[in-house]
Amino acid sequence: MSDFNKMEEAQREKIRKMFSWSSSITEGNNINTMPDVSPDVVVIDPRNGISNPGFQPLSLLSQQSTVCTRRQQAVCVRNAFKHYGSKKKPNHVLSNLNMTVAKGTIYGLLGASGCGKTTLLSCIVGRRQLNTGEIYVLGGKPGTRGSGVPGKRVGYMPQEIALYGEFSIQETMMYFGWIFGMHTKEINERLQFLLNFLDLPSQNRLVKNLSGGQQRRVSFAVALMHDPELLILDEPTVGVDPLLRQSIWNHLVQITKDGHKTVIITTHYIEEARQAHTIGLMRSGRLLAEEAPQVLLSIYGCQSLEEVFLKLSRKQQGSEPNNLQEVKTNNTSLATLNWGKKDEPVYIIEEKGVIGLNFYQSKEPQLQDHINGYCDHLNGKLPPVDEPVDYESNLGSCLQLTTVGKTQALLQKNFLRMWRNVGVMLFIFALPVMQVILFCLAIGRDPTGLHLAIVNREMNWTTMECPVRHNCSYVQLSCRYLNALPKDTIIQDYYKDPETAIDAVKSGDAWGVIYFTENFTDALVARMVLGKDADNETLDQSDVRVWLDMSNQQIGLMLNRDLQLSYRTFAQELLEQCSQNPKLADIPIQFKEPIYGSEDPSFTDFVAPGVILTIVFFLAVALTSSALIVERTEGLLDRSWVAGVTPFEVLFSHVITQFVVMCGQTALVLIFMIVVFQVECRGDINLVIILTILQGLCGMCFGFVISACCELERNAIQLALGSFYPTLLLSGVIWPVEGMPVLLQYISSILPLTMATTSLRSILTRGWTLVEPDVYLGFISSATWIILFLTISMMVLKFKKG
Ligand SMILES: Nc1ncnc2c1ncn2[C@@H]1O[C@H](COP(=O)(O)OP(=O)(O)OP(=O)(O)O)[C@@H](O)[C@H]1O
Repeated sequence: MSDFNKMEEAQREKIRKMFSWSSSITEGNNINTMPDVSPDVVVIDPRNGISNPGFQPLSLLSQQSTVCTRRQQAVCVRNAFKHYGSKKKPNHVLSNLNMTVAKGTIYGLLGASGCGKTTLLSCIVGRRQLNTGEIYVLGGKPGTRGSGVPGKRVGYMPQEIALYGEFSIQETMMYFGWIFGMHTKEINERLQFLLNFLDLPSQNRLVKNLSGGQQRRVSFAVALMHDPELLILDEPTVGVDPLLRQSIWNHLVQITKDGHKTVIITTHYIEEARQAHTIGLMRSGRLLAEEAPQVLLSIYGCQSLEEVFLKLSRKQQGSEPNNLQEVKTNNTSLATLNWGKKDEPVYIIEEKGVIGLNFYQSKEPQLQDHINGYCDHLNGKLPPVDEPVDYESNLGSCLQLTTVGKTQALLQKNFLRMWRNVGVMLFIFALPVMQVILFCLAIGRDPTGLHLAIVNREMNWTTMECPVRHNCSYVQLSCRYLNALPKDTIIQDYYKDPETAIDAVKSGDAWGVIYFTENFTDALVARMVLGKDADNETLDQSDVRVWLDMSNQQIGLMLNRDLQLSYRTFAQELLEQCSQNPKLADIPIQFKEPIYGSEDPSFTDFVAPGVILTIVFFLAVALTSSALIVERTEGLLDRSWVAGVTPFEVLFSHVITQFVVMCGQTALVLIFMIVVFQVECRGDINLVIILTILQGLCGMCFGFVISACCELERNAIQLALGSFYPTLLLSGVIWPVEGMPVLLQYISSILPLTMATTSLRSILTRGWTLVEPDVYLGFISSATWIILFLTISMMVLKFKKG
């Protein structure tokens, strides 16, 4: 045995003598009488580690560890394992950790950075779940129905500020106060106390304008706000001056005095933890020791807790086995005594896995000062673990989806956020208007100013004369035809020969060439007179020869259409002047008045329904896709979960807020499309409004899915942008679905925008009503997608919350 171990063993022996009443427990004796406290034996009061000859420990009763006794503690963690990362490459953070926090005590959780303190605390408050092991908090398992955890039984101050910078101190307090179900008056009173106590600046100051230390104090104030039973503070004294730090500790000591409040606190200032009733020294995911500070100092003969920690760490390093799970030493922590309450049974709990202090007993005795303890009262029957019998919850609140306070808090938060970003809000409303204006001005109009190279051999090239006659004259008809071409669309450039004209097209100076032979007029007249007897040469000479640049389909097709329509106009006019039937100029297909739409349909009419829905859908996606991420990165979402807000409530509040914004956007889009730019609307405008709003909701819910799935804002933006083009291309917005391969048509039909676009198009251009399948399918598809997206985002949020 090394000198160090010998010294340590001697120390332990000494302590064992000090706690002679305790050592009798280790032998497994039932002790029904108080142990004698001889005057020459120093008795240390484990509440404060101070020598206290008058201290009377309670009667002891040996008892096996039970769920019942664990639930008696404020917090009880047993055999906790937690890893991050995949199962193949796990990062073990908690390894067989046991922890017991007695009610009415301050528990200082100490350990080096990265040893797993925050992880442990987040499991305790129900933010994360253990991979294996058990946690009882205030008698229930965190996250189970009626446990009150997460919820108002716990006050949690996370390591990061986790507050919304745009809120004032008062608004921050109101937000959390309402969530905890407090009345406004009550919140204001508490706020005044906390402002004074924590030496905070004016309640109207915005959190983002406070110093780091002040922000931490506001964060601390939030945890204290509702005076919770269990206060969990992750490094509350960082960035706080020594005076205030001491007053925080004084306050913690004060609130735990009557035994009704419990505090778990982590700190990097190890020495300040001397004021705690119990200290848990944590290293590499487990507790090296869990004792009253003075007891630790005595056992290890150290002057400071830091020294104790170093000793224990060295010892752990020396005995570190490869497999952490194999080390299971048994000991009992005196710190688990419930010193605060004299009327209640007190337990010493069997501690497996607390290493370093292994000289205590292996059984779990119960110190009991009255017979009808909690467990006896239940006649040995334990209430179901997941549904504690006690606590504020009742069936009513379990069935309740939300509370007025939470709804008020969440809605106020969302609207305030918007209000505080007026610039962004204006942009949010200006954007759809801008998009509609740009769409109506830029899409669907006929191109103008297109150059055509004309080679007219009938024309006098020297004088450049090409007279147009408006009577029944068969002279230079080519000039008459050229005159019939639309002036705004086509600009006529004259060339001497076809070769130079074609070169102009090749060099991009013209969109096509029109060529007339020198006897075009005679051949054309002969063609009309001879009819079926016209020879090939006559037919050939009478043709208007055209070479087009078809590289641009839209311009090529439009020129093609204009050249043919202009010929029709020219021929009809000539026949009319010559007292002939102008119908002779028509091809023998008669287009009657269209059943739906106009004789001259525009591309705008085809695209407009899809564009309306796309604008509303993707604006909603943009609005919501980062909403949850921003809250999550700020830490506000995590803090709200711990305060008892549910994914449903968060989503519900965002749906309401975004819905209001979206209604405004929808109104603007429809007003500009239909009223200002006169996009045809033959159907019921109410159906148009409802369908557009449904699509907005659908986009919003899709945004929630993105927001719930993505950790980073940039990933959300990438996903939202990435989904834009496939949806636009596949939804029949810019090209008919019928033009797609069959498989793609099936895929297209299930996308959120496809049926809705068809439906809106049918309402706008055909004036159809809900009885038509094309119309009602759009509504059904939109509603189905909304439900689906909402369900997915709720599930993802719940999963992530766990
Ligand atoms: N979400 C996470 N995903 C993956 N690993 C994580 C995650 N959170 C924490 N860890 C890792 O778990 C380990 C313990 O982290 P934890 O934050 O619990 O330590 P800590 O003791 O609170 O540290 P500190 O005192 O610096 O706050 C660290 O190695 C950390 O990198």
